[in-house]
Amino acid sequence: MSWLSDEPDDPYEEYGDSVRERPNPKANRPRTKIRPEHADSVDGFVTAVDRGRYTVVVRDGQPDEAIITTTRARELRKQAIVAGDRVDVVGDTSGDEGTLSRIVRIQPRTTVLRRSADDSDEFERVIVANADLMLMVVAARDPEPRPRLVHRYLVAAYDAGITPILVVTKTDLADPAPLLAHFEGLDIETWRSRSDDPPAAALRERLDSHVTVAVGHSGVGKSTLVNALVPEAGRAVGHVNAVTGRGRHTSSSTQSYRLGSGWVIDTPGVRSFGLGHIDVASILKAFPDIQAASDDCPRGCTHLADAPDCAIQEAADRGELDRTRVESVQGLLGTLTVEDRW
Ligand SMILES: Nc1nc2c(ncn2[C@@H]2O[C@H](COP(=O)(O)OP(=O)(O)OP(=O)(O)O)[C@@H](O)[C@H]2O)c(=O)[nH]1
Ligand SMILES: [Zn+2]
Repeated sequence: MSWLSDEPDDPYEEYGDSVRERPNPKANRPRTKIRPEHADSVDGFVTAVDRGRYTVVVRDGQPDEAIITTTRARELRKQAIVAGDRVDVVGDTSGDEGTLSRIVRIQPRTTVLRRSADDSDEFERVIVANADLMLMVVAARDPEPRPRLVHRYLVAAYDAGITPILVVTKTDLADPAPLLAHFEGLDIETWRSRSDDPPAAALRERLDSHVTVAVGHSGVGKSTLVNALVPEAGRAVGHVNAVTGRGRHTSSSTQSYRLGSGWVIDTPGVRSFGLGHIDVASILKAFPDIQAASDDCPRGCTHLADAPDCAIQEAADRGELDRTRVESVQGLLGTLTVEDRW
């Protein structure tokens, strides 16, 4: 799990979100414990997490804006607080040295990007909250592109209701066309980038006012791209080993950077992106026409290319669904059943 250096400070933290989703037998009973009201709390945005300390921007954009380090209230100890969370903070939020403040509430999340440690792991970990865009960074070469890893990002994005954007970097080293061919039919917005001429201005405009989570395997040039987008980010740029083409893990913790009126949240290089918590239905949801066709599938149909009597496949055979698109979705679904190692 080296891709995420922010190990939870509480053994239950990483399970907090799955616990929340289990049926709660007490749900309809009145709460016995009254929580403090915290009427004096201020709204904040979590930019980084480090061993039980949360960096929070309060009064965002106002003259008395401050970046403060907070702890969390005891009652939140079983919940994961992640970059992108909007939180209520109490205490001295001036940001002056020696001041203390704590998070007393996590505001409802619009999206939750999750991963599990591997595909057989049902426990999931929240990576980022409230992102509405996912910047999937892949190198045209060096390291060699891994289309299946992109499929996994896509599955996680669709599951979370986050719009994926593909950025192919290092286009000075190789033609990105063969990589892009893997995603034909999925209607994914695609950008090309090279570090000597990155599409920084246009991409900044695209991401402005959004909360964007950037993901990518180590060494693909994600830090280089983030630095081009947000020059003050100062992300450490690593080296790709000439022999293996693998990057060293140089960016080791999740950080958020202001981009216009939005945020870019940079996660460390991904080694694994387990999807054990995702099911077929949540992927199909992202493809309404294909989902509609699946209504006629046999019960328990995997919708893979070799699935008997799959109605999706039959509709594609009749020309009612775009074949390339169906093949791409079959590829996505296949990532749920194939164990991959990176
Ligand atoms: N030729 C070329 N090299 C690039 C490009 N973008 C990044 N690089 C190089 O690729 C190497 C890795 O870049 P990083 O930006 O550190 O990659 P990263 O994805 O952030 O990697 P981690 O920090 O390990 O997660 C560095 O040596 C960069 O100079 C590009 O567009 N073209
Ligand atoms: Zn089917």
